[in-house]
Amino acid sequence: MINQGPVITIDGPSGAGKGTVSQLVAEKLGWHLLDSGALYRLLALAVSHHGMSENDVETLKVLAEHLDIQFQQSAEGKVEIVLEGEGVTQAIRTEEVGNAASKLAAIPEVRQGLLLRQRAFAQSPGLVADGRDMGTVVFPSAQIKIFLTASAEERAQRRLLQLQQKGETVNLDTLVKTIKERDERDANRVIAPLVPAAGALVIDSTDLTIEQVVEIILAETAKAGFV
Ligand SMILES: Nc1ncnc2c1ncn2[C@@H]1O[C@H](COP(=O)(O)OP(=O)(O)O)[C@@H](O)[C@H]1O
Ligand SMILES: Nc1ccn([C@@H]2O[C@H](COP(=O)(O)OP(=O)(O)O)[C@@H](O)[C@H]2O)c(=O)n1
Repeated sequence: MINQGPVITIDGPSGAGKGTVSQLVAEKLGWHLLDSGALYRLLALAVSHHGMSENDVETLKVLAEHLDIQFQQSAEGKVEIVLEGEGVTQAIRTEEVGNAASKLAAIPEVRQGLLLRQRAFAQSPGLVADGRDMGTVVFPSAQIKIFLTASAEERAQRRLLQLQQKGETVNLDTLVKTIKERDERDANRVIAPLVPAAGALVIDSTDLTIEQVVEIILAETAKAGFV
């Protein structure tokens, strides 16, 4: 890794606010953004499109390494995600795809297959990397490491609102259950389990606004001398 600039890692469980906060921090700093969860979601969608078996781990690894993905900047400044020529920005955001992604993410060969692709995002002037293992595995030498969390109930409530805004019908109890299941799977898997990286600043956002979380991270960045 040469000349890749500083990296801020933001790890944590589903619904903690990582995606929202990472995007805002990256915008404020003018840095690149890596939504690593999107890569796992894209892989899950491709596996489903191709009718592939989750047991064929070597083929999954090859697919992870070579998956045809593009993050295209639209005229309005939004990012359009294209998988094998098809726009899938919305399609990868369903709970179904998230759960399938979380299952694939427990397979070591899959994680290995995505590793170098993720590291390639670290480019000047800097990177904000959002995920589960950004500070522990993918960017262990990151200058600033954040572990963003919130209670399962608060995260389910946020997810409920988010899905309702997209017109999806969901039930809060089901969401709390699936969020807890996903937490359990992410935290207990053998490879790259979801744990705070050594030295990470833990932020519990249960009672914080999005703006407050962004301010805390920007203050850390300033303290580290990057702005
Ligand atoms: N601190 C917060 N307070 C209230 N809502 C939040 C907060 N952080 C994020 N949200 C909302 O919660 C939802 C889930 O956030 P998201 O960034 O997708 O989480 P993650 O990437 O960790 O899964 C979004 O609708 C977002 O606007
Ligand atoms: N760096 C990462 C990112 C995501 N993942 C997995 O991919 C799934 C989907 O990630 P995501 O960040 O889009 O999920 P949400 O937090 O938005 O629910 C997670 O449940 C994790 O199992 C991972 O294992 N490692």
